Amino acid sequence: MAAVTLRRARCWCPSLLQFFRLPVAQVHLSRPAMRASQQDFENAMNQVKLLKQDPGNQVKLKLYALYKQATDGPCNMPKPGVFDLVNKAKWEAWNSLGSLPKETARQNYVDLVSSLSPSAEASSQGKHEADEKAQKSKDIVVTSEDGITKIVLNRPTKKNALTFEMYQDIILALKNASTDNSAITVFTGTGDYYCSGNDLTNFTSAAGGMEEAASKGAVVLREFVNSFIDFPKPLVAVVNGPAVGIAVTLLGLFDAVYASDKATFHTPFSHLGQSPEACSSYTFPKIMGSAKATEMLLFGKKLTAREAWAQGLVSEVFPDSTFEKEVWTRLKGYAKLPPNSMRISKELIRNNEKEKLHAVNAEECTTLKAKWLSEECINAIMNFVSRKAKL
Ligand SMILES: CCCCC/C=C/CC(=O)SCCNC(=O)CCNC(=O)[C@H](O)C(C)(C)COP(=O)(O)OP(=O)(O)OC[C@H]1O[C@@H](n2cnc3c(N)ncnc32)[C@H](O)[C@@H]1OP(=O)(O)O
Repeated sequence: MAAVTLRRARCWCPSLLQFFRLPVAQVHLSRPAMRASQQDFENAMNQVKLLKQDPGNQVKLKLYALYKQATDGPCNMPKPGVFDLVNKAKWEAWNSLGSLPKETARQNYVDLVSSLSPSAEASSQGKHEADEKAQKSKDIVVTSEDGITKIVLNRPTKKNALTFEMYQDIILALKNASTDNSAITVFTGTGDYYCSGNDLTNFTSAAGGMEEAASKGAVVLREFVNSFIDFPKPLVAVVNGPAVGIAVTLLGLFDAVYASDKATFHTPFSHLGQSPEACSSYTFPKIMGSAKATEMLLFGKKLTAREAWAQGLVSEVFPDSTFEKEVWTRLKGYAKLPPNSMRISKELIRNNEKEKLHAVNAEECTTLKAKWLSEECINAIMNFVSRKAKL
């Protein structure tokens, strides 16, 4: 439990202070924070005082809400009256965070402050470098425009297969997107493929051999999938072409999936001596029923876009010739909807099964770690690498 002592800031960043009269917290935790340390949090609070530019009311509201959630927990104050505009806006921002855990709110606060000014990042230099890396990564391109943060898989010569580095970059990109100014976040791919799944050379090219790659893979995969389970904003997949393996299973954790009619959906886990991941052992039977999920996850049946739509995995299919235009026009419209309302609705839906999803993810990663070291899997990967087999 956190013991919290509050005192009023005396005189810093007048505009922020006047707007919110933000309290400066001296928080003493008796157990370590999950992600951002207490020191990171305190440094971030100090950095807010040093901001040279007013970040605007929306950001200030977000800072206030995250601060209150991180220190006091979920909003339990009575809603201010309709004419008390400032306090009502603050209450609504705090209340919109629902039951977000204190540790997550603290992390989001630190991330948000980090994003506000370069000088604000001195406290978590390592994290700052990592964020910069995510932005600069050539295989993952992140842009933000029209209320949409776009995460593009950009390795077309390898059909956008996911390297270890790309998994890490996506984790960071999602972390940043969760607190940026965008309303929705979208994944898509460059070139003819959406994504050919895990890069099969991840396991063969690891310096420490298969054993080390399997251990590392299980840790990275668990964190990667967790970042999808916990992502707070609407998450949309724009599936521009074929999707394979983890690029398909992850779709069960997206809020909407739009597909070109050229897209296909293929999960050849048995062919590869592997087992399902990204919570698909739970989400797929729930979405399409166990008989259809079995055909995909056990027998590796490849679905066309229309079949995937009929099974409920895809929200809508578009002709390839008009796909990009139609989908982006629609998404720009959605991005103008009130963002807090969308977040709360997502939270209501996701909270019903978040715990279950985390448990399924943990179990799937443990199972996969063992499968990656099995003869079946090693043979399948070697066959692909030595060009003896493709899907
Ligand atoms: C942190 C770890 C988490 C692990 C999570 C586990 C996830 C499980 C999965 O995702 S299982 C799915 C794995 N994916 C595959 O098995 C796909 C393998 N690829 C293929 O079968 C084919 O390449 C293809 C059907 C996707 C496309 O065939 P096509 O003939 O159109 O094109 P090429 O084969 O010539 O591909 C072009 C180059 O891209 C390389 N490549 C494609 N996919 C992958 C991949 N998944 N891993 C590594 N490399 C891939 C391919 O080798 C070609 O490279 P080259 O030009 O250098 O030869």
